[in-house]
Amino acid sequence: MTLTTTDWRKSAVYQIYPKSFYSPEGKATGTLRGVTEKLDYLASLGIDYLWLTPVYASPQNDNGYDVSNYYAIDPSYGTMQDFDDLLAEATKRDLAVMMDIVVNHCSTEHDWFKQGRNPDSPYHDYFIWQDEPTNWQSKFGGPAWSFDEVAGKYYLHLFDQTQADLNWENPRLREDIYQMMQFWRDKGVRGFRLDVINLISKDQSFPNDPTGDGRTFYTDGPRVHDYLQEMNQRVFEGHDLMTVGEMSSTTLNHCRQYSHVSEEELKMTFNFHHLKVDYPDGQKWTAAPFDFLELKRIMSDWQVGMQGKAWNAIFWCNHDQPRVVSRFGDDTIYRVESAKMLATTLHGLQGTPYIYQGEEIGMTNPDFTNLTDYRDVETLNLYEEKIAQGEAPEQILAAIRQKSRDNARTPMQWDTTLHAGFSEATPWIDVAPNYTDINVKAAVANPDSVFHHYKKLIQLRKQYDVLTNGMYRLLTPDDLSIWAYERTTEDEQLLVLSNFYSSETTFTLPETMSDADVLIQNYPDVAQDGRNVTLRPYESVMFYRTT
Ligand SMILES: O=P(O)(O)OC[C@H]1O[C@H](O[C@H]2O[C@H](CO)[C@@H](O)[C@H](O)[C@H]2O)[C@H](O)[C@@H](O)[C@@H]1O
Repeated sequence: MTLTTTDWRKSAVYQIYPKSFYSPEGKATGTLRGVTEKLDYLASLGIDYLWLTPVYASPQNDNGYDVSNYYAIDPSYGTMQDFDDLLAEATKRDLAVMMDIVVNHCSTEHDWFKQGRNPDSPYHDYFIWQDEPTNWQSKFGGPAWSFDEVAGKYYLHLFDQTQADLNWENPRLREDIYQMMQFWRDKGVRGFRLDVINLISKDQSFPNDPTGDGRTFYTDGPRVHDYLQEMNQRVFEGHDLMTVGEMSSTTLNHCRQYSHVSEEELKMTFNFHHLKVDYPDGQKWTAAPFDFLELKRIMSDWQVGMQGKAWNAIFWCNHDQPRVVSRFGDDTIYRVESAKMLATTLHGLQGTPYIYQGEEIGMTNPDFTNLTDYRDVETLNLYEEKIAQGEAPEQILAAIRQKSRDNARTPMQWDTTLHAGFSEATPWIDVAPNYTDINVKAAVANPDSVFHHYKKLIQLRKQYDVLTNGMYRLLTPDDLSIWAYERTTEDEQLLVLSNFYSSETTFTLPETMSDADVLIQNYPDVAQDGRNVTLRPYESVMFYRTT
């Protein structure tokens, strides 16, 4: 039996980056068969949905976020039969599969673009052309417009120049996209993650941006809600589908509408504001510690701002972000404690938790030392751009080591064998050297591991209604090391206490919680004296009582 629509708010999603997951065939990149072979492991974690990052045919300039055929599986991942087998095997284990839908742009290798370069082709209007470029900047560096010799015009690409933005103003394009989504839905896919979907509607006057990189003219743009409502009616309505939009540089107000409880657009949204607390002055490519007070403030604002109105996708990690234990925890002596603390803090919040492959065993950044270790188009473009601007290579590398998307893309660490059990072949990107200590085999065998902590958190969400419905309140906005919050319903009360640092600190429990039960903790006991709790390095405790 698969989950019913009434259950989705209690579910957990696991994100798979197939290229780095597993290759039983001994290839340099992971495959769909690799995912199928690991389904029992995923089911044992207790998750409900598997989100696969793009596996469609693609030249792989942006690891599949540059789709050249939405109806075909990229041969590096296998065949459509492999995909169908994965769906069938997942369903047997009560796991639903979510596809990544990348329709802000497509590859310049897509037939639409190849034909659309000809101004007389009906596909010309599937893209965004200008005789003169604006000053908008690509999110991967350099100008957002490139000249096409055949068309004799500039086309827009908010990402790499091989990722041409699609023209959503064109109803024929929209119809083609909805049909493609219906194809996957009718195959048995149970959800969609929509890549940078809040960028699809551009200000049609295409103005220059006097103060920025152009994003104000295409982020949460003029017709984006109309398009999502149309998509909902054409693809989602009447079907049991999980839908989540990736919202780049968005606002709370827009997300309240995208994922409003009336479900006219999507079920939930990802936003990234909490993952920019280590971008000093908004600059991603500067190595810097994170701002803890900002982290609490931003996540709390989104908890309070969405509750009762809309729904958050909650997450620390994905394929674009550094590993959270290296980022907001301690990936050396307190790796296990801090990985569990971060998990408890996140899983106590309202929303749907997303777990990115390897997070559940506390995988860390690999700490690569050379530029040649990196593969990501954003990282490599950035390096060239900064060098051209005269920045010192060591300084750029320090930022890359902390921030590169490749931190999340090293192969999944399955066991202590060659290449961490990922494949017999040399992987497309190096394995993190700590795989002999940090791997699935060891984590599953140890009842105190990060893996078993995640498993318990996933179970608690299904068991305690307060985790789904409880109202959120931040108790320690100004505390420099503790994030304490409560969640309450009419008859339940939950208190989550987390120490984000390695120094001991104390917290005085509210009177009502002094004899509360402990649902989950990351030390063998709770150091409690009356209402005073001593929180050891990276300690986290979840208290619970009925009222
Ligand atoms: O940081 P934001 O402006 O809030 O944007 C969020 C993420 O957007 C982009 O990610 C997604 O689209 C890319 C192009 O398809 C793709 O390369 C990426 O893998 C997708 O997840 C951006 O690339 C990310 O860095 C941002 O975090």
